[in-house]
Amino acid sequence: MILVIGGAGYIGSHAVKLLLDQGYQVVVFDNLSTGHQEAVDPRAVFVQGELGSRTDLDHLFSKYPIEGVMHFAAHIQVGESVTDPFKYYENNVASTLTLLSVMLQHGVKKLIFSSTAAVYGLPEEDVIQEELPANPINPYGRSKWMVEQILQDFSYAYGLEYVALRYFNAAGADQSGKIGEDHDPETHLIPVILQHLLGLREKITVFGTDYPTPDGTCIRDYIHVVDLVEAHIYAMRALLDNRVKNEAFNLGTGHGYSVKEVIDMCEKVTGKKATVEYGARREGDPPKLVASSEKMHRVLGWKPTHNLEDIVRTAWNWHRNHPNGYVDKRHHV
Ligand SMILES: O=c1ccn([C@@H]2O[C@H](COP(=O)(O)OP(=O)(O)O[C@H]3O[C@H](CO)[C@H](O)[C@H](O)[C@H]3O)[C@@H](O)[C@H]2O)c(=O)[nH]1
Repeated sequence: MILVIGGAGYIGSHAVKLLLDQGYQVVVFDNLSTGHQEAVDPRAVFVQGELGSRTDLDHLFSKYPIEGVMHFAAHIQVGESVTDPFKYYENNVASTLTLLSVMLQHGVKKLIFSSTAAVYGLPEEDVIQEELPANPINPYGRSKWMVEQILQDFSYAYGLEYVALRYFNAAGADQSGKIGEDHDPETHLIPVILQHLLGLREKITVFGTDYPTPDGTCIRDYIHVVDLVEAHIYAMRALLDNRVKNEAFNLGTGHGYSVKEVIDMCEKVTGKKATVEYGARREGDPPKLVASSEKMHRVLGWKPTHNLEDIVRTAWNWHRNHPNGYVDKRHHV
């Protein structure tokens, strides 16, 4: 059985569905602080509890025959991490320590950890490889890098076997249209554009037009959430078969798109015209973040199969049917 921590969240809920589709048994553990119970596939066992609670975790690991853990639960807002770092270190680092301790106590040693491109800070490289030294520039990125270092130390000292997956920009939705992105507040580019095109926001603001990129706006590597969670399953299978351990991999596509190009794609897919305001830079945004996913391909055989158009198409399918996210049960078409 696979334990998915944070399985009611955006990426976790997609992982749960794919694991179940591929025949794994799944138990989801989530405190529903930002996740949604409706996002959890009914075929999974759902346990509500706190990651920082040794009692909750002890109960979970005693009750279910857990072979491997996927850990998606984290706070993810860079700006908030700067103003409230305690929240980030407490949840992303301290609670993860409790998890590791309880896992080891129960003899569970296989972990897939959700890390981030934010561990690289402000890289100048055109395409980022895993060997690039980590240099996070905010508490969010530091919290993820701290955990990666803890994992290295725990693998050496206690035999923990982990894979850390450094996500670039996860986007899109499952093609069923039943699960998708629903953050409060929503700050991510693609959902923000689509909410505007649905009439839920007056306009969109492009953060910065004077970056050293061809059109002056930031370039990111958008990876379809289904490709992303598929990579987790490749990694978990390899961990369980003892083909890999104690490695970090980038998860991206190797292709970058500027903010303007993403807006163009959203207009093309939806057939609607956006009202765009060109604003100031957002603090801490690197001009360009594009992953080399060559290592993930070479070591585990994974390759993304969806492009930006697929990402926007599936995200649009989700948003127009759930304009207010999971709270909206009206199902517009
Ligand atoms: O309204 C908006 C929203 C975003 N952007 C731009 O669009 C790009 C993508 O922004 P997102 O907020 O969607 O994504 P980020 O690259 O900033 O964030 C990603 O990396 C972060 C760490 O660096 C966190 O991990 C975060 O959850 C993850 O989506 C950036 O250049 C941003 O400046 C805009 O111009 N306008």
